[in-house]
Amino acid sequence: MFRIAVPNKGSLSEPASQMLVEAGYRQRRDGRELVVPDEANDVEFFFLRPRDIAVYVGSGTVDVGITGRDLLLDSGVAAVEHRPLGFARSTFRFAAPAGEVSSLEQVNGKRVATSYDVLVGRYLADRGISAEVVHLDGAVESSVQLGIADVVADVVETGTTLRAAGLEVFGEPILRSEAVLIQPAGRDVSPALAVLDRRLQGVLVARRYVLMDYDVPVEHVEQAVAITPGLESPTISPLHDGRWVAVRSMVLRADTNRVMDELYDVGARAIIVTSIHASRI
Ligand SMILES: Nc1ncnc2c1ncn2[C@@H]1O[C@H](COP(=O)(O)OP(=O)(O)OP(=O)(O)O)[C@@H](O)[C@H]1O
Ligand SMILES: O=P(O)(O)OC[C@H]1O[C@H](OP(=O)(O)OP(=O)(O)O)[C@H](O)[C@@H]1O
Ligand SMILES: [Mg+2]
Repeated sequence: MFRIAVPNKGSLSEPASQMLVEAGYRQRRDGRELVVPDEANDVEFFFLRPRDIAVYVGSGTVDVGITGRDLLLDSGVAAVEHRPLGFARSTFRFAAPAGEVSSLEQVNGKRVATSYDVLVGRYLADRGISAEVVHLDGAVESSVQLGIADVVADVVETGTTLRAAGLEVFGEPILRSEAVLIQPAGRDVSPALAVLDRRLQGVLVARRYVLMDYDVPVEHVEQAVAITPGLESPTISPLHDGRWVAVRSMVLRADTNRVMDELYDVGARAIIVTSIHASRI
């Protein structure tokens, strides 16, 4: 059976399982289940620590996994990103007490606390910066105040945790991360992975797009279609009143109201928006 590793804890866990449920898979009912067979779909889910998922996938004992790009890169194993999944977005950044450090060069000779030693060590080495990397398991932001580091390198989403610790980011982001689907390096895309991937893509599209239906006078259809070009090409159906046509098109969810206003302005009426429950593109 095709083996899929899913994060069992942390920021990635719930959205990953949610996405798999939307893609039609069985997920665990209680947080202590370690393995969930999904016979109907011929797959088996292994709930593992997000940091370990790259290790399992890299060794080839599980076929694919969901983890963070930052965790994949930090693992240094022979696994590769197959597809970004659009959740658990974060940046990975250096930070120091407000006003104390403003450029990467100033990290030279300092102590850098992080949970991502490989990632940070490589980043510094590639830029010719020599610093002592101090490994911590988490709550890295407290390390400066507690005197074991001068600088931190950590995951930043809203920046709330950094601010609470009196720290400020400096330098370019080391990395932009999000949840990713990974597979062993050098392995072909199996038919089973292709199915999983299409299903996950289907969820992403259903989340990103809505269906928009509207009626528009024939003489304005070209203007309207230019506003809603759709993914391939919108569907146009004749109406009983031959002076009008009905148009159906996919529109980015985030653009919904702007697009409706623009359509109204070119003469479209009866504009209706529907959520997409599932899709296969
Ligand atoms: N606040 C956050 N927003 C978005 N992504 C985050 C956030 N915190 C961690 N991540 C992402 O989650 C993954 C880290 O997994 P990890 O197991 O450390 O989860 P966690 O959310 O930090 O949970 P915990 O530290 O409680 O185990 C990384 O890919 C990281 O980028
Ligand atoms: O920018 P923010 O929105 O504040 O989010 C970033 C924080 O979230 C994560 O911490 P987590 O709660 O996982 O604790 P940890 O440091 O123990 O992993 C991450 O390690 C940062 O500390
Ligand atoms: Mg954490």
